[in-house]
Amino acid sequence: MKILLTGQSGQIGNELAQSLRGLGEIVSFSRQQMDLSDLDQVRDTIRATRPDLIVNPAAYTAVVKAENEPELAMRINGEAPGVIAEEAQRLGAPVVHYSTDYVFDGTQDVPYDETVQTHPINVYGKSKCAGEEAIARHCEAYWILRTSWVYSVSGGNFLKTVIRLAQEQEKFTIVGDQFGAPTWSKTISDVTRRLLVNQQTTSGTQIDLDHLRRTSGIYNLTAAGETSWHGYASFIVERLQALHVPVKVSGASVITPVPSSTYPVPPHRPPNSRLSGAKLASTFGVTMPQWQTDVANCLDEIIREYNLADGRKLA
Ligand SMILES: NC(=O)C1=CN([C@@H]2O[C@H](COP(=O)(O)OP(=O)(O)OC[C@H]3O[C@@H](n4cnc5c(N)ncnc54)[C@H](OP(=O)(O)O)[C@@H]3O)[C@@H](O)[C@H]2O)C=CC1
Ligand SMILES: Cc1cn([C@H]2C[C@H](O)[C@@H](COP(=O)(O)OP(=O)(O)O[C@H]3O[C@@H](C)C(=O)[C@@H](O)[C@H]3O)O2)c(=O)[nH]c1=O
Ligand SMILES: [Mg+2]
Repeated sequence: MKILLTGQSGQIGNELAQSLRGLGEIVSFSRQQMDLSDLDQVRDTIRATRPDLIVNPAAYTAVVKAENEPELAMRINGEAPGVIAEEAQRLGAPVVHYSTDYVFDGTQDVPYDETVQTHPINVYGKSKCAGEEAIARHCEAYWILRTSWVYSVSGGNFLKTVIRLAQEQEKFTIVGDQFGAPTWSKTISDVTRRLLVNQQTTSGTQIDLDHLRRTSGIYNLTAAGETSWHGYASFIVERLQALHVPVKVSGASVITPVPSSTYPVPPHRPPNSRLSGAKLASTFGVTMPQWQTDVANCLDEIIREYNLADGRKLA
């Protein structure tokens, strides 16, 4: 089983490289080796590699920057997945692709399930939406796994930004009117492995491609529960304080919730980013952990990894 993996330096790709170990020969391509903005290179690399399965967590994820580079974001997130899907189809290889809550406008009151029509409101969301459509159009066997608010020990993310703010400032404000579920890249990759081996536990070591073919489609894959960015930031600061990690903020109440309309940086983001986990549970029997459980566990790892309890600053 040859698995072509993209984006290994990213939050999800980095964890996938570990989670997928033992399931086959992992052929990992960095941006330098297979640049998703170079569609010919993508095609040639897949043809030369002839994988049995393609796992594609690589993407243009800089939401703010994307507003000024719409063509590049569209090529990487919208067009490259189409080329990947075309080549996968030629080889008979299924595709595992990752997508986002930002394919929606977030105006719906309840969590989004996989049947709701997409309606992105920013460049990143539009490009990811195009990628979803390209995958579904060009290959028969795929999982598009939609996740949200991803964080990890490595890589840049909101969790680590909040730790830095807590270490450097006595008080700060965080947007309080956007709701979703922070999701740990480690959980995303562990669940991906579980789905691939078609077992409720992670003990299997054989990928079941026919199972993937039978269950081809879009699945939401986010932590259980919901919060706002402000609720998420407050939880992080409370944990840091409870664990006696030195911080400048003196209490969670010093983080003030503010409306997104006051946040100075475009673009608009969806107010409701909540994705229903019902289809994932009913199809695969997978129940996702509560977001608080995973954030607490990841925070423990970050504190250890960066010696934050000793008063070190997060680099
Ligand atoms: N981060 C989040 O909050 C969320 C992410 N997602 C989706 O999950 C997936 C993984 O996200 P995440 O791990 O957080 O992303 P990261 O930003 O952490 O990693 C992105 C990866 O893509 C690679 N990459 C970027 N541009 C190119 C390119 N032109 N050619 C090849 N590789 C490239 C990066 O390589 P390099 O290191 O060289 O830049 C990096 O390995 C993406 O599809 C994203 O849209 C979904 C919901 C939320
Ligand atoms: C850093 C920061 C953010 N915010 C707000 C802005 C925004 O509404 C929210 C989150 O900020 P971020 O910059 O992390 O948001 P953003 O980069 O838009 O996060 C998104 O990334 C892409 C890749 C996804 O797919 C989404 O699921 C989501 O995780 O918090 C503050 O209020 N204060 C701050 O200091
Ligand atoms: Mg961001």
